Amino acid sequence: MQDHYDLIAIGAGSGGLSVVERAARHGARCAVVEKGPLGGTCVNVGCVPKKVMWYAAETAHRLEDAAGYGFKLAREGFDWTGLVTKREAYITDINTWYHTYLKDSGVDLIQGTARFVAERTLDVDGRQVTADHVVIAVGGRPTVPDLPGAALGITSDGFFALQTQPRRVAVVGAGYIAVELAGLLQALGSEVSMYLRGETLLRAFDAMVRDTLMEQMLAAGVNLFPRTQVSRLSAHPDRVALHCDQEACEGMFDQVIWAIGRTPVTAGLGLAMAGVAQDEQGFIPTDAFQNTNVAGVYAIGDVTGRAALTPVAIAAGRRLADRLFGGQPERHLSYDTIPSVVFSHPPIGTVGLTEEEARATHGSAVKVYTTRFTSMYHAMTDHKVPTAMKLITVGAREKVVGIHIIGPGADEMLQGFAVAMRMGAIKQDLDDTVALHPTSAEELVTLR
Ligand SMILES: Cc1cc2nc3c(=O)[nH]c(=O)nc-3n(C[C@H](O)[C@H](O)[C@H](O)COP(=O)(O)OP(=O)(O)OC[C@H]3O[C@@H](n4cnc5c(N)ncnc54)[C@H](O)[C@@H]3O)c2cc1C
Ligand SMILES: NC(=O)c1ccc[n+]([C@@H]2O[C@H](COP(=O)([O-])OP(=O)(O)OC[C@H]3O[C@@H](n4cnc5c(N)ncnc54)[C@H](O)[C@@H]3O)[C@@H](O)[C@H]2O)c1
Repeated sequence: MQDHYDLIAIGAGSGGLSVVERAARHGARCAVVEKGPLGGTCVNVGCVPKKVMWYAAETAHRLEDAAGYGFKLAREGFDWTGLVTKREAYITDINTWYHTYLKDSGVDLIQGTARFVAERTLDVDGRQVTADHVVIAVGGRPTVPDLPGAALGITSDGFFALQTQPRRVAVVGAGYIAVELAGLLQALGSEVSMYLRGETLLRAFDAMVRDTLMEQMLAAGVNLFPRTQVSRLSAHPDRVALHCDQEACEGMFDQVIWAIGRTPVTAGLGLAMAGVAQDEQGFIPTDAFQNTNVAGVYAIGDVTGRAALTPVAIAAGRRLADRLFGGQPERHLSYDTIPSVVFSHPPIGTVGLTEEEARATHGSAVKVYTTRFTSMYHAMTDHKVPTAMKLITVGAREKVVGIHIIGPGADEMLQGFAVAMRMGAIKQDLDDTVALHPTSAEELVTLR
């Protein structure tokens, strides 16, 4: 292996892998440094294992619904340990695949922990490597609060390490991870309590989505404790006690999960040696082209503190490689209009402005279309799950600036609508599109 490269990425997660693969495809000599398994957060302790557990939870719902379709099935015998074993084998296969992928792409994998010793010089466990371009793609780790007994709790990383199903669980937080883990645990039969600092789940989402989700989580049996500040955890035999600012919300749990955000993994990276600036939370600010304040040093993905999503890290990495080696000097990722899905029960798909944001920016030019219905699937089932949709338009042409969906299938429904919105769709374009019947998605092209 050589010691000087055209480009080195630090971190073989979603961002790092995408930038080296694309740069290598453009003919650049690349290496990626990784201290853990290939694939980073998404593959190992994020999207992938989470989605497997979400599918298990959806299967549990299907088993409950089966009677409505004439099947006599008992919902019993869920084998958490067996599922976790299969899930981890699947992840190991992905890790192995990535090794082949790097090899086939002609990218060198340097296993170890990187730290800057100068601007574009890295030390990896005693070996020095240099590059014309260094991309920082080190991601984040779950935040643990500075509270007495906090170490008695686990994070999403600890959740994915659980070999047996916890019976009583407290989830602290109200964001993506809190909602997803609480929802799937409840669906799989655990008894879940959620501790929210504020009034609502998913604070940044459209109110229609937030309210419908809260209502559905309550209906599923999740105990919600809004406006609650957890003060400490204490150990009891085989249990953890959660204490908070009001006696009424205290409880004993098998597991307490901290889901209160993520912290960039920049400690020990030697950023000061390279002169790379960080903000007060440790994130690395970049300009629109992923440049840091140091020439030839870039940052992509979660470490930049913007839209912490796998496809965002991938898109930023690929565009950066196209810019540096693909002869496309203006290519960069626009962080506007990024769609996202929350794998709650039911799932959420959202893109663009919330109604609140649209009204704040565009005032009376905003026109909003909403619908709420129960999908045909639930006509046959005892357990009913609502679907709610909102389309937000602006101006006389009714340009679509926001789409929000919560309900079965929302996760798979949104992608195509996000393409339309990115292309500048107006309400008339949706109206002129022939519906697919009978589906839930057709409601979005028949809104009145
Ligand atoms: C529970 C959970 C569920 C999620 N679900 C989704 C989802 O459904 N959809 C979605 O789009 N996003 C999801 N995300 C977010 C997604 O995982 C991240 O946005 C994505 O992984 C960010 O990629 P990245 O390349 O910036 O960082 P990471 O994937 O975190 O990769 C960083 C890599 O850098 C390595 N590293 C760090 N420091 C060093 C060093 N000094 N030397 C060498 N290597 C180093 C780390 O080991 C890691 O492998 C989820 C996240 C979590 C935690
Ligand atoms: N489906 C997906 O695409 C998906 C899934 C999981 C994670 N992610 C990404 O990962 C990121 C991190 O997820 P996350 O859920 O950890 O963060 P988040 O920013 O979505 O939510 C953090 C939550 O913790 C709360 N909080 C913060 N400090 C707190 C405290 N001291 N006490 C109580 N509550 C506190 C916040 O109010 C917020 O509700 C997300 O922002 C998202 O970009 C995406």
